[in-house]
Amino acid sequence: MKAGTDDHHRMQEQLERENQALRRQLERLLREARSNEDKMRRFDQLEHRLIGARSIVELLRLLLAEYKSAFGIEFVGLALVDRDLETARLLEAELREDPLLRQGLRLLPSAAPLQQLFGEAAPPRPRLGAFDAECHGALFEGAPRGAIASVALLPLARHGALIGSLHFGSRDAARYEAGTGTHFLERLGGIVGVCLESALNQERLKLDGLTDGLTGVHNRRYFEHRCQIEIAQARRYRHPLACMFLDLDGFKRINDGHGHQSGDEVLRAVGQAIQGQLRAGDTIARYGGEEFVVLLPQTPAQHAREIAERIRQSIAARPVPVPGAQQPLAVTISIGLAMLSAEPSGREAGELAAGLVAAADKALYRAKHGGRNRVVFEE
Ligand SMILES: Nc1nc2c(ncn2[C@@H]2O[C@H](COP(=O)(O)OP(=O)(O)OP(=O)(O)O)[C@@H](O)[C@H]2O)c(=O)[nH]1
Repeated sequence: MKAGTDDHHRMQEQLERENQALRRQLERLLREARSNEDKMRRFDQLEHRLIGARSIVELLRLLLAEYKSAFGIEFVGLALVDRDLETARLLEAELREDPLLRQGLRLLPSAAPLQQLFGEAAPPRPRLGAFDAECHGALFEGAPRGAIASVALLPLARHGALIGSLHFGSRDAARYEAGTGTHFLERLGGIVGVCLESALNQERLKLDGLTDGLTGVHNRRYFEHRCQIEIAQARRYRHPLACMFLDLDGFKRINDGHGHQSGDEVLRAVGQAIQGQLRAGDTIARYGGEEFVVLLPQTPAQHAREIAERIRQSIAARPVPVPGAQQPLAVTISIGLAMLSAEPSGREAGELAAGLVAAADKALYRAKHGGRNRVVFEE
């Protein structure tokens, strides 16, 4: 009888232990389900914001900053294939001014480095595993040495071709282990690829509306927008800002003597020649007819004068070949130069922009009246 009671007790204890283990397992599964549900909810929210991003810059910021905080990832980087430097041009100002983009975004001249990362598999699959300084170091610029233990690399592809890759780095070696499920990451890669392509297309369309069809430099509308931004920056950081107004000399004679097509050829050549003397952060635009305008941020008066003189000389030294003319045509240009006043003023950027252009235009008028082919500085 005693033996039967003992057996019964043992069985009860055994069942109790199994029950506790099952309860712990159930609780763990519930926690995991809740955490997955929570992760899915945050992912859904971010996905909606990615799809709703109104510009490429907003999209890049979402990827490089918000993704990080929403999912507690320490390091995020993005590489984009930019064969003809078009993206570099679209994002020129942002790459210069926004440290987040400068550090987190790499533009690649070809897809070759990505093919090395992802191999030949079609479609390319995400790569998860331990951080390898030799392969992955360049993907996480700015990450302190030894900070990253594991990485997830997501290929971004459109129509079967690699257009970029998104990189996540974690201090936790177990976060991205080779062989773990990548369903979630593959879905993210698909969405990001589509969003990036569409945002870049939008940006191209916008730029088309801001580019002068004849010369390929920006148009007046872009200049007016850019001028206000540069003025606000110059005033905030107390940087000097120079503005140049440039006008071809005797252009009517070229048109009348050699035809409108030759005139167009000259305008194109002059636009290129001016552009050739500028830095990446400078702005050149065709203001109208045979007038160009240039903004030189962070450029003191003496340096601006040297640049203007260099432009004038380079145009005078390089006659332009035009169809039908036996000799290339000698062309000269007059330049008016003005600086944004360093004095504090209560005026708005729009008003200051109009004043700056008017001052450069006044200097140009004096250059024309002084005999043309010269630079005049509006003091
Ligand atoms: N080919 C061509 N000519 C243009 C274009 N836009 C304006 N023009 C011409 O540019 C000429 C400008 O002439 P003016 O304003 O008299 O100036 P200019 O002959 O350059 O003389 P100065 O500026 O005083 O040295 C006009 O003949 C316009 O028809 C264009 O897009 N293409």
